[in-house]
Amino acid sequence: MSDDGASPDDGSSSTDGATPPDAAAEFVVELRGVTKEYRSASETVVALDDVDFTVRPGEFVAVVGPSGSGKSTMLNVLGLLDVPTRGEQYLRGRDVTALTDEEGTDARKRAIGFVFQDFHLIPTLTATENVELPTLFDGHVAGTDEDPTARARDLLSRVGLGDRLDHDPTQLSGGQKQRVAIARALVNRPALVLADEPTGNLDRETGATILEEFRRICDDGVSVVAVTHDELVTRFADRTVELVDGVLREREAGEPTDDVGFSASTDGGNEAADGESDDADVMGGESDDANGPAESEPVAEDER
Ligand SMILES: Nc1ncnc2c1ncn2[C@@H]1O[C@H](COP(=O)(O)OP(=O)(O)OP(=O)(O)O)[C@@H](O)[C@H]1O
Repeated sequence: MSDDGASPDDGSSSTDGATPPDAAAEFVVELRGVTKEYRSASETVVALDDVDFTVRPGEFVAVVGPSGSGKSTMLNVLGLLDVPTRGEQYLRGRDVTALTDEEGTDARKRAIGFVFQDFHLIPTLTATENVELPTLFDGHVAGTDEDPTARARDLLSRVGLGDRLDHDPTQLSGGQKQRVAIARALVNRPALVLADEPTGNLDRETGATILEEFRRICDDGVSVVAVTHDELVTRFADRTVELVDGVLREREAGEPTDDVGFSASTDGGNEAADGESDDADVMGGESDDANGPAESEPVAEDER
């Protein structure tokens, strides 16, 4: 694992009284018997039902399931944006089940990055400024005294955008915007990247290049959990779990995929190849075909 890819710190040095994290924790995240209910006057919806879930360092896990099965709820719980009704939750060995809002925000900032379907870039900021955004409040990379601008530029170069540092998002293709979003997710050196339909607005080939980027992130020891309707994501993931009515189960290798709400294709974008080739070591490590999709279709040249 390179020094640059990940040096996760989830606030272990904080004196907030929470259980201290174990630096050698077996799991980046762990849900134990997590149930999430949404209660209103007329009904109670069980969005997550006694879910056990673990992710190891450097693992890429796809979460699939029909609409309304609890995928977004699970991502929100994993991202410390929502709290379980019952059960326990650990982040790098630290019990984060009952953090205060402030503690949760701090832990999230230090340990978790987010990637969204529609990129969530600020159109009036350059690519570099967008990547720096999560550091703005503190003025430095979380848990370090590292200069955010230097870190942002380095990350953008690593995802193949070294020649787009000062471009606005409007000057970037969909795939390039998602690369900026990935760089932004990594700026605070997270242990975990949570992705919500990361290929949802991209055509298949561009989506594949983004998934290759996730694989490189994982090669550097960062874990990725991607919620998706896109069957392609499961081909790049180390394993796939499936939610049905809030109940989670592991999908066996080779299991049919046509009953879990997959979209037929991800044809939303209109990416054009610009002829640049993929970097072999974008995230500071060697590209590792052994970790790539065992059965994926040929991936066209990167659209960058
Ligand atoms: N804030 C809320 N209040 C009440 N019910 C909610 C709330 N958020 C989600 N739900 C319900 O919880 C269940 C799970 O929703 P969730 O959004 O997690 O599913 P999903 O698998 O992400 O769906 P989709 O694929 O359509 O985005 C659904 O029945 C939904 O209606």
